[in-house]
Amino acid sequence: MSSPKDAIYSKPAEQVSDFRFDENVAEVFPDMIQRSVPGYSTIVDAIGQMAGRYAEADSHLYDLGCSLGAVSLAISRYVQTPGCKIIAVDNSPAMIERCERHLQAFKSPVPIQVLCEDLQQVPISNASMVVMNFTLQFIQPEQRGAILKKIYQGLKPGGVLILSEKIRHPSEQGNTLLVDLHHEFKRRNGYSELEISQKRSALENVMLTDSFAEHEQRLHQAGFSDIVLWFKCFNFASMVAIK
Ligand SMILES: C[S@@+](CC[C@H](N)C(=O)[O-])C[C@H]1O[C@@H](n2cnc3c(N)ncnc32)[C@H](O)[C@@H]1O
Ligand SMILES: O=C(O)C(=O)C[C@]1(C(=O)O)C=C[C@@H](O)C=C1
Repeated sequence: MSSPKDAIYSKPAEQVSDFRFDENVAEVFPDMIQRSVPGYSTIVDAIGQMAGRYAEADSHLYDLGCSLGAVSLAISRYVQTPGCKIIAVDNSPAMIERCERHLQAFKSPVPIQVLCEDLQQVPISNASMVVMNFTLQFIQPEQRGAILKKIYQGLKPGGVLILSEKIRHPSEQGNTLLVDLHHEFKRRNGYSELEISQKRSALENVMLTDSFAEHEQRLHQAGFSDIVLWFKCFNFASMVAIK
């Protein structure tokens, strides 16, 4: 997916407002996420590969917080199991409108149902895989446990949740190292100091990160038996939680 360049935070703002997945963000989103999340393409492609491995016949695969549908498309590239259906959910109308256009253009061999809804309202059933690729971090911390429990209950035995998140390292010095490495990654991708600091302020109240240990504990509490950290670069991680 090519997209216009993200310049949302390039001009000084008197007051930086909270980050929202609105029209402006949706318009530049492929460029923004590619230049902001280390390993994004690798993660998305590997999720597709894992879908090929875990998809069971006649089951559902969920892409919760699908944005423009990158994960759904990766899944559709790898799944050849008969009777599978992908259910892609996002509560941002700007994202969903573009997601539907993208998916129509790519003509997925696996049926994809696109829902503009709060993922907390969407029932999860008969699932062999559920993906939350950088989505849980935007949900209020006190609501995260209930979402994971609902996902666990909707998964088939042996089914998996793939959870990718920006994470916080528990010690201050360690966290500062990871944040600095991430900011250098952004600089090398063409973001200015102003863009980096304004985006950081915009995310401050809306993206509340947990440590890996907190994720692991919450996933165990939801019922998952095995949590595999399969990707980590700086303060970005992706886990597979197996039922
Ligand atoms: C960082 S983006 C996800 C990126 C996407 N999964 C990908 O791999 O390209 C987070 C998405 O989660 C969506 N989101 C946040 N809270 C949500 C909720 N409660 N229900 C549904 N979608 C939500 C946002 O609208 C946004 O599109
Ligand atoms: O931490 C940052 O600076 C980010 O830009 C991260 C992040 C994310 O992890 O989702 C935040 C918002 C955008 O959706 C793209 C990337």
